[in-house]
Amino acid sequence: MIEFLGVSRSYGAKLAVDSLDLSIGRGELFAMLGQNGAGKTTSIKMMVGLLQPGSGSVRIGGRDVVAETRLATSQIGYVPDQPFLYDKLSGREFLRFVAEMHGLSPSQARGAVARESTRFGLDDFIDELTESYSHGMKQRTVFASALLHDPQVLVVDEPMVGLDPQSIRLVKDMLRSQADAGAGVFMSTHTLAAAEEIADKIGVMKRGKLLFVGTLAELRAFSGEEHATLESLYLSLTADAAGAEPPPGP
Ligand SMILES: Nc1ncnc2c1ncn2[C@@H]1O[C@H](COP(=O)(O)OP(=O)(O)OP(=O)(O)O)[C@@H](O)[C@H]1O
Repeated sequence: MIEFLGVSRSYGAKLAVDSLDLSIGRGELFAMLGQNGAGKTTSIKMMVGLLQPGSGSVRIGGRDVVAETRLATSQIGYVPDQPFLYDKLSGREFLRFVAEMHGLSPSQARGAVARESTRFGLDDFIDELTESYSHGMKQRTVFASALLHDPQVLVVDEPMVGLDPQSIRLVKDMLRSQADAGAGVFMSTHTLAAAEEIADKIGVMKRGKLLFVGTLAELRAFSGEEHATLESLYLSLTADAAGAEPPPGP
């Protein structure tokens, strides 16, 4: 469903993603881990068509995101790390707007909004202006908006940040059920316990490079630590004396 083929991307002289090869299939929940600045969000932005690769290509359902942007990205539901809503719309108005942008008819849009509102527990506040929502209420509304068109691929950047335990449970169950229903799910996260609990496959990035990709069992075998937690495996894989960024040059 999602393929990165030799993808690199720089910002000026800074190489943010370096020769990324990665494939996520139908029904697979993939968690990308990595320190701050590792290149996770840059990879996501190339997947959803917000940034172009400097070299290589990203394909969604076999469609190239640059050459066939509309066909590729219409298959995606995207939840960015900073939820964005229009303050002066109610949750329902915002969701209807997004549904119609995806080409749903007014009656399909009404049905999809009702379905996702119930799923994400929005019914009590969906007719209030979104400017009055808490962070968690906004995040749940954005999740609902990403699923209105029943996407084949779900891309979520840091989905658990700032959510209460009930909402975290809801989001984890939703990500798992999307994958179980056949979607390809890409999640970037620092929440290692959530990745350990729900992901089928884990990737670890560092300074733009994918250091490892595979199941938790494969990561344990790779590291030679049969009973280790994901946290200890991750910390030893990404450890270096200098921390996340190399020291500045002379
Ligand atoms: N718009 C930009 N302009 C210049 N450099 C950028 C820009 N966006 C990201 N970078 C740099 O690219 C590298 C990768 O950043 P990216 O946001 O992809 O990392 P990340 O893994 O998502 O980090 P975090 O976990 O902190 O969200 C970092 O060194 C960052 O400073």
